[in-house]
Amino acid sequence: MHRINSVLFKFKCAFKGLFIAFTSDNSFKIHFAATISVIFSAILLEFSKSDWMIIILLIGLVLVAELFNTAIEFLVKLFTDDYHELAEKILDISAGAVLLSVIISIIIAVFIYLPYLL
Ligand SMILES: Nc1ncnc2c1ncn2[C@@H]1O[C@H](COP(=O)(O)OP(=O)(O)OP(=O)(O)O)[C@@H](O)[C@H]1O
Repeated sequence: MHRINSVLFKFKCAFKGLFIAFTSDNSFKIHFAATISVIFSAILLEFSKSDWMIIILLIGLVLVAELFNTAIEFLVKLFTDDYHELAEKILDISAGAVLLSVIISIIIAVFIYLPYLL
């Protein structure tokens, strides 16, 4: 029973983490809105099974990158609110990771969407 409770507690914490990211981070909200639009367009265009799988992987890639970025932003804020050269590097690299995931996703999405639109 204690074990089940501890597993349930961990799930609760993880879902709370998703909620915190959604409510406190504007970029996460933007990526979430983009995710909804992609899912709707995929339904409308009747994506094949393999295209759905790739799109879901790309959505996961961007959202997971954004979640880590949000966690790193909180971590930096925990240590300092003042300007710090290292904090800048950490935040810029973290933001760069999100940007890279978005660029990769857009490039692959273009290849997936084009045949449905032409
Ligand atoms: N303490 C700091 N020291 C140095 N530079 C900082 C610091 N805090 C923020 N920055 C700079 O400001 C940029 C934006 O950081 P910030 O954490 O405010 O992200 P944000 O644009 O608010 O992102 P989000 O919208 O995801 O919350 C960083 O990439 C970094 O260059």
